[in-house]
Amino acid sequence: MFDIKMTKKTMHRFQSSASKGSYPPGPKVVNMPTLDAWVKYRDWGNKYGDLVYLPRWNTLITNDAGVAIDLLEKRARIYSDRAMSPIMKLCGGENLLSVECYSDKWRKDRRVFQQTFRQAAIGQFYPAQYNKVHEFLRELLLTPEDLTQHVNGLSQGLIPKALYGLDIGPEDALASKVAGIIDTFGKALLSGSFPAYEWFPFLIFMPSWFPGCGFKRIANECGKVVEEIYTVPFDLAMNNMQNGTRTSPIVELAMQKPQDIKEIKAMGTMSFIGAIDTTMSSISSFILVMCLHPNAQTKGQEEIDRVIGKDRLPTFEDRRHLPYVEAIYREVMRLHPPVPLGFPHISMEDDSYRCAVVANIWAMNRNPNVYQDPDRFLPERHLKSAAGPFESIDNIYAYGFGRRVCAGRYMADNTIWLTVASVLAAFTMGKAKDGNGNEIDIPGKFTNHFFRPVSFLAVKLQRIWFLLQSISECQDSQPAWRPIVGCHLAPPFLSSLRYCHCSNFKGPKLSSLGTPRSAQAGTPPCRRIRVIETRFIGIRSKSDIAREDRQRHSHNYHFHSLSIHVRSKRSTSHNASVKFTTVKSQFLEDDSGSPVAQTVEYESDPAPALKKKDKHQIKREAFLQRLELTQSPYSKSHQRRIKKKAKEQIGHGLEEIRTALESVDDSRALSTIAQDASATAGKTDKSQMKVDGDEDTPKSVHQSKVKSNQIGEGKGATLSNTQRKNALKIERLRYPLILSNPQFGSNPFQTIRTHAQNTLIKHVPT
Ligand code: HEM
Repeated sequence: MFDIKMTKKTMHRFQSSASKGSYPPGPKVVNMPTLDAWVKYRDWGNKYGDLVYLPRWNTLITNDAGVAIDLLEKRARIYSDRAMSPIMKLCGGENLLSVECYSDKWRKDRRVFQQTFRQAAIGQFYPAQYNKVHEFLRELLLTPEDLTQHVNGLSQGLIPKALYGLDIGPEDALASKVAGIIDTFGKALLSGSFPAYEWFPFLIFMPSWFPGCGFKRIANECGKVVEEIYTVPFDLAMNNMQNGTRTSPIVELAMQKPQDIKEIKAMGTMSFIGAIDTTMSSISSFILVMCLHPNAQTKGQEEIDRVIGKDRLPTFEDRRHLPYVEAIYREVMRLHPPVPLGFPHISMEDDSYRCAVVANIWAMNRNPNVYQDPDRFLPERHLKSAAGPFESIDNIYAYGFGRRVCAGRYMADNTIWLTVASVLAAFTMGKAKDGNGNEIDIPGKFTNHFFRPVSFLAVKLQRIWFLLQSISECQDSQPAWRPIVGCHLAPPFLSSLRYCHCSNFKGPKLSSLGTPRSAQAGTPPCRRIRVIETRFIGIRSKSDIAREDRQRHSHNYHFHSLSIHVRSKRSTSHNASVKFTTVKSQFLEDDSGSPVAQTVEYESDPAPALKKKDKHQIKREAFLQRLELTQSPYSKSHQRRIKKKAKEQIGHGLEEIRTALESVDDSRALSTIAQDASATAGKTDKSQMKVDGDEDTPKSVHQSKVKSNQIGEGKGATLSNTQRKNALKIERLRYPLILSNPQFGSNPFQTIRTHAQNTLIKHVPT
């Protein structure tokens, strides 16, 4: 009903304006607002109505979801283009789906993107998502003061891990370069960000040193980084596959569809860039909101405790059973959409206007006609809504509209939800306290372009701090930590914490990493110590540490946290009293990055471990097998065609005759093999093994004397499926005979060569 009304309303506005040859009203602004533009746009909306037109910029702004749906979804055929500005081109936008013009190229790119990131396919990313989110928890536990860095690590590392199978951290040059260019993209999308160019477009042709042309240098650098993302991670993933280290979804896709290689690489580039700021923004906003709304946080934690208990972290299977956690996630996305103005949609043909349409998602989600108390954080509103908290994620509007709706939304949705649920399960967040015990205010400011809290300096993870504090006390006063924390805390975890805060510890303390402000604030009241969950944060094994060390040795932060682990091994002052082997293994990963186990069983004795060399061998064999399976010479559709053709050729009724003939052939072949084998076994002379070989046989004779146990007739005549199966069957029978041949022991290669000469029909080019 609402939609129909809106359609009529919007149409009326458009038609009446068009017939008058006029536009909806709007301010005649010369300079576009670049700071908190979404707030300004809403103010204009309040003044001028649902549609605000800016003539100087030929841009239509809407603050109303109904109008946006009318235009961008119901008339998506018209409003789905993007403006590829010369600046965007310099930035490398031509290969980025999100800014590409609506064209055949876009359609192809989007198709490939959707095949990988569609709802039904995103299960393939679960292991990487668990892996990265749990890693985030571990890092947060060790150095909570580096919260922003850990959020960066998660958002920058997820796509490389999930799509390319690469471990890239925020310290990695490529990751930091990508993070650096996002702002440039944000600016290039927002009108008014490059005023010199917008006023004098001819500046695009001037060299970058020309006064006012600084934007060109920035855009060029951005373009170079995009080019790097296009090639570098893909090449690395390919190398990994070729040298047998690991395979990845993008490489497998490229092998299946070599004809789509450009689109596949573009998909990788787009997702790499598209995921970083949006993920970071959502998670930062969530943490900020939790610090500001402790009641909602407690309710979320209580729900998790009630529904899934305290002995494991949440998984995707739990999602449907956690309505309040879902409501928290949705409320965060409603109040703080990471892309508050979406990306402008451009009309492709004269509808009523030909202009850019900007959907102010931020204002839509705070529409007082839709949401009561729109600026308040109230997760309960989603529980009360008619559709319930689990309605389609498209209803949050945070992911945009119509044909250009976010193509990575299902994966993004999963990542953010998992982070929200896991953080709630493991930590309590709150404002830090200063030296006098007063809470430090959190600046509620958000950055421009992409929406995220400006600074987290004041935010501390109280729950962790409580935990550290109590462990520290426990270690000072009593040798046994168990009675005090009252739970089965994993010893490795304890040992790592001890280094942070135990006052009698003689090694490095957290102060060497920078003292957290909360450390100065004395012992906070211990309202909620849920140490029981922290064991699930796990700890890295020695080999993990060594591997990460190799990968990240250049980075200070990681160096610090790793050195803590390494030194803890040398210490004798706090030996672990109990072994919980599987706690440790829970967060270990195999070479493909999948967590080894998700449930925890406590065992004292580990299962007998394979040697590293054997493990490598097993993995390599499995990998090669997988590779063989995926390396079909034909595409799937081609295989289907061949199969269909073979069926047609055989024809109805002839099938039985053909099978009978083949079985005669088979039995003849088997007897020939046995004869061959017995003859060959009795002879030692190499030349005698060539008795059926092609080399001594004239070509013409060869062709007429094709033996029934020989395979193939050259490229000209391919085998049918059944023929191929039969040939393989025969080969399987031959195999032990070849191995038992006395020649094989002395010269295996020559024996195999001779066998091949005897059995494969030599292809004679005509
Ligand atoms: C919380 C996370 C995210 C949010 C809020 C978000 C939001 C958006 C928005 C608002 C748009 C513009 C839609 C429009 O024009 O109407 C968009 C486009 C897009 N997003 Fe996302 N995004 C997120 C994460 C991701 C991730 C992780 C990926 C990749 C894996 C991704 C890939 C894309 C692509 C490819 C487009 C362009 C679609 C097109 O123009 O055809 N996004 N996103």
